Amino acid sequence: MKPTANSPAEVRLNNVSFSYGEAAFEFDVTFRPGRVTAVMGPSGSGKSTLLNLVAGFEMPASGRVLIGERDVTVDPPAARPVSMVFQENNLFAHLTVEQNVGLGRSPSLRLTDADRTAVAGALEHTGLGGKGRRLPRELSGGERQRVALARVLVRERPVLLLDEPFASLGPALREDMLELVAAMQEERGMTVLFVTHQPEDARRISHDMVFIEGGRVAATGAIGEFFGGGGPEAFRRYIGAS
Ligand SMILES: Nc1ncnc2c1ncn2[C@@H]1O[C@H](COP(=O)(O)OP(=O)(O)OP(=O)(O)O)[C@@H](O)[C@H]1O
Repeated sequence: MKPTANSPAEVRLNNVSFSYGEAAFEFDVTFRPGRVTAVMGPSGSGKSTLLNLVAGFEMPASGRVLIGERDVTVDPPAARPVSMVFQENNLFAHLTVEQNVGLGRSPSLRLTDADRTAVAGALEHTGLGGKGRRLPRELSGGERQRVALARVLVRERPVLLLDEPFASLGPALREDMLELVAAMQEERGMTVLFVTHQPEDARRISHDMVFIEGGRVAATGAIGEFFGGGGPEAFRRYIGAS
């Protein structure tokens, strides 16, 4: 599979402030290019909000969002060099697997021969060969997430946002999916922001950690520092280690 045309891109939230009514967020953080960063923190701390600000589903009240050299602060989601996979509802129920993946190339599904070849390749790559004509309801939960990852492959964007994508899968399946993400990331050099509540998942594929608490980044560092017993107190409390 050919590498993405995009080189690894840094993701930066520069003094970003945002609020949902009473809930206020202040993010000033850099995600290193071509690395997987686990984004962890208590429920309601702002992890999904951070991803939504990067994806463009929410706009900062002040501050800037930068991806690579580009200031994307006011760009709509479709114009950002980003793919996103959620816990569920990543697929259109009335479209086949092939069409769902094809949307990564063309929102109107006007696909060239090259696009169709890319879709077929991505389906093979994600273990979905032969299932292209099925509808999402004819797949298992794990297969549906594979379809979402196949779409990421054909989109070829340098940044991948994962918001608890495997939370509803069993441990063995989760392990398979993590392996797939790690392989994709290595192959494409994507910058991955990985929201998870599972310490072992974070540890399995992440290089760095951004720990969020109360709408702010409470700590950052290499993943080993967090799990080596020397992590910040708030993080140890969160994972129940102290
Ligand atoms: N669309 C919204 N409208 C109003 N408030 C919201 C909205 N989305 C999130 N919030 C609030 O913002 C805060 C942060 O939510 P967010 O989803 O970012 O947390 P999270 O860290 O991802 O949590 P979890 O681990 O439970 O998914 C919460 O208090 C939440 O209730």
